[in-house]
Amino acid sequence: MRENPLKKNSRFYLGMVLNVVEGMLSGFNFLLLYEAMKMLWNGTINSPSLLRLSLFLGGIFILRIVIYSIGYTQSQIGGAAVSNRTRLFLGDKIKRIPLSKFTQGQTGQYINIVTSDVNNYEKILTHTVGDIVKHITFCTMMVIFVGCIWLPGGIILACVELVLIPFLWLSFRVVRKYGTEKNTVSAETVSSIVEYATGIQTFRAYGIGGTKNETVTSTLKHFSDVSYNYEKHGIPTNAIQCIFLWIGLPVMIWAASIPMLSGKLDPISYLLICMLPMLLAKLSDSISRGLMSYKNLKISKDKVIDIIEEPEETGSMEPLQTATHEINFNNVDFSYVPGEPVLKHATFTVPDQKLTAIVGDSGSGKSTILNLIAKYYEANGGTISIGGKPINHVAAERVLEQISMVDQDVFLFDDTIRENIRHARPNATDEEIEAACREANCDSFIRKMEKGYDTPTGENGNLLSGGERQRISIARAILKNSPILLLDEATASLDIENELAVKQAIANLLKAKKTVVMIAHTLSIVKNADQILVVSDGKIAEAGTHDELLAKGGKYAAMWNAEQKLSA
Ligand SMILES: Nc1ncnc2c1ncn2[C@@H]1O[C@H](COP(=O)(O)OP(=O)(O)OP(=O)(O)O)[C@@H](O)[C@H]1O
Repeated sequence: MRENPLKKNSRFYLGMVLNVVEGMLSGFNFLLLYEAMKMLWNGTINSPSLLRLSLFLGGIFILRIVIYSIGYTQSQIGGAAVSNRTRLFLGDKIKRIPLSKFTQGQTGQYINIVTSDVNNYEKILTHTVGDIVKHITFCTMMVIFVGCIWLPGGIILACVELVLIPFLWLSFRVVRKYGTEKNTVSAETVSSIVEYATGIQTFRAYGIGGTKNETVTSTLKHFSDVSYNYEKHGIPTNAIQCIFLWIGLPVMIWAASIPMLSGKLDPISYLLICMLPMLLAKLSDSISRGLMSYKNLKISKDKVIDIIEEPEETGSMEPLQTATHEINFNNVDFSYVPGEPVLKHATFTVPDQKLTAIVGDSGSGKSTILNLIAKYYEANGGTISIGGKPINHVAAERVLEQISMVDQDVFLFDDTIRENIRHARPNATDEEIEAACREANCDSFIRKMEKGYDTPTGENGNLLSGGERQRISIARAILKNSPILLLDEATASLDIENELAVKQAIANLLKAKKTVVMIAHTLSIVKNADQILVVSDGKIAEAGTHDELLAKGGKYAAMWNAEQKLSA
């Protein structure tokens, strides 16, 4: 079992101990002030005693500065180390969360947790807890101090402090209800903004930039409403609590006047005792705010814990080594949404080192088949095997090592073209990268760019055209040189020049002997495939070669005839 990344370290605890000491030293200041006032009142004040007191005060001041500096530094370093470890842990954990989670609208939540929630947890460790501990120590010192001078005064102050408890309970209820909602809406707002920012080009292209912007604006408005609601519900409790805390002052003035007037309490003690409820009210308010803020930030901590405890991908990390790379689907069932089956008892074999093309209506389940081979999703039933080995017990990472994927969504990092291609094989030399690019028909356009292979691609490759991005993804596949190739032939959206260049690149990619599964959107490209699978409504309706399927006169033949008519 791995160590809990949220576990606090010794620096944090040392910081807390020093906060307690600093709180106590703040209390000593009052003791010395009290002594000075008493000497003044008794007429026993003189230079040596004043000097002694000043030295004491100076000494305590210096000690406080030293302790504060060490305590502050220790809790900052300790807290930052915990959040740093937590971030690394989450980075590693996200690698092991099933890939399907990232397509279920949870991306915003993950971003929020890894960035702002971890930051909030860091704030708890570096600031909130330390301040609360220091203020509680100081308050306790004051109560004890007053209690030592006049016991009923100490009891009054302690009672005023106890009044905090029911108010805190009420405030915590508000935080639990509205604070949790605020945190959830905040994650949704991040998702909405991420979606808007990443899809802005598409939104504008389809003239829905304004509508989408309204969606973002209304999400932001919802967030501000929830925030306002949260504050609104917290204010009454906070206001009444403040009144109760300040009630200590008149109560003390009146109660302490009785022993003072009867001569049992000297006027100096009376003055100091009457001043302290004001200080205590301010401190108690800070403690209450600190605890509220702690409770608030703890929502973030709970979210971090949720990710830490999220089920991980199961499956062996042993490399998937098989003699052949034949892919077998045996009675495979799959649905993205429970109760809405996408694949129904799909059974077929993709022969080793042969080209299998998948054709079928839009939405029939073609891409889903590729997603299941790549283990982006787990099948709900049946068995998928590679080289005779069922992959349901193999980690997705190990399966993906055997696969190159060229699909419609080409993801490029905000890095140079060279480094983007190198991701396919980190130890590839520059020559190997350039050779792959020549095969993928992208060498010439890359060389025409100002910085050649060192040209940045921009965020998600937005400095390149769709066809250029596709050819770069083909270059990656060529460089990776894995035994299985999953290909989504999507050239229909490209201009003629790019379409020809991508088709030529695909032809080069297919020259190598690999097990290829290719989704084809136009049938002319699959004529020479070793096998064609016709998918219809989540099932394999037909399988065979082009000639066999034409002879059969079924769905494929109908699709072929329709395409021929269109191109005539
Ligand atoms: N992430 C998802 N969540 C929910 N449903 C999905 C998801 N991805 C696809 N689907 C649904 O699953 C069905 C099959 O989708 P799939 O993408 O496999 O079809 P396809 O045959 O590849 O379509 P196309 O040729 O249009 O790309 C469709 O009804 C689609 O709406």
